[in-house]
Amino acid sequence: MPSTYPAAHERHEPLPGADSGQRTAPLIELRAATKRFPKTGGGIHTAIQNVNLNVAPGEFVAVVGPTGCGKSTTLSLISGLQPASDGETYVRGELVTGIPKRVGYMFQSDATLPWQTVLDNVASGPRYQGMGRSEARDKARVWVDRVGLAKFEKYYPHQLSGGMRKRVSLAQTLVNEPEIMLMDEPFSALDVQTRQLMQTELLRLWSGTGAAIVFVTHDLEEAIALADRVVVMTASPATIKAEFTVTLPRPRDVEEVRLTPEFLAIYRQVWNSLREEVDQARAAASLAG
Ligand SMILES: Nc1ncnc2c1ncn2[C@@H]1O[C@H](COP(=O)(O)OP(=O)(O)OP(=O)(O)O)[C@@H](O)[C@H]1O
Repeated sequence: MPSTYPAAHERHEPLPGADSGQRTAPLIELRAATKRFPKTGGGIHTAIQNVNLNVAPGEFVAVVGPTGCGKSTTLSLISGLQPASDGETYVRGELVTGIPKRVGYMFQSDATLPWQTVLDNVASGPRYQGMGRSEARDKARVWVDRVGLAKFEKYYPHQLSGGMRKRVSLAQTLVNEPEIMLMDEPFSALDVQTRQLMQTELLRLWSGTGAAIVFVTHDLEEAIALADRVVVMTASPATIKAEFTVTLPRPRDVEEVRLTPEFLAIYRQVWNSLREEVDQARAAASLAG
């Protein structure tokens, strides 16, 4: 079935610069990006090597790969938090030399301030950008409402469930109207049901924004359910092994879509590619251990 079903299209070659398959100019572009770190005991560790990746405006790209291969490092180059050792990162066609404008982040851990209410946590981004308190709160209230927390705006983070705190994090990110959202396993600490709920919420909220998302996850089901394209990274040092376009229709119900034959067909294709890398990473880890 995977070889005949047209739901995913694979590209094995890394993208050399501009991607002819994309109609618009890339919003994000990694060109032959390599990142090396000094090892604690001496020597150099190459985390990612010769990574070529384009992300179009409004595109949802999921990045999967074996544990510790270099997924977060890839995000950190796009965010400008770290420079590439070789190669370049471009955002909106400009070389990234610091943190680019209109980039939002969401990580596994919450970024809420425990001493502030839900509303003030969400208002903190606009406040930081210089907006007056009242205007920032009005703007925050719109997003608190959109993420379904209108009745909880005066609550403090410790009074909320894990899923509700994730909603606050989403509102905190979206209130800044990002053009790019970098998400590093944002839902991995949640139980399965809450995670699926948050995936649905993310798709619903993202659909109106036009933002591009780069979403790192260990969870292949999550990657396929959410993304327009799934990028598979190799075992360390990571480079891009394959890319799969996910043609499942939108809007998607993430709980329902997983049960469809189309989903299963894509899953098999991507997993066939990923499995070799996971096996290789496991073998390397057992040798090292
Ligand atoms: N600042 C750093 N200094 C030294 N080594 C680092 C640094 N950041 C990452 N590394 C190393 O680079 C490699 C890739 O790390 P990275 O966090 O990007 O992988 P990952 O794929 O996101 O991991 P995981 O699957 O566990 O989330 C790892 O071996 C890690 O130890």
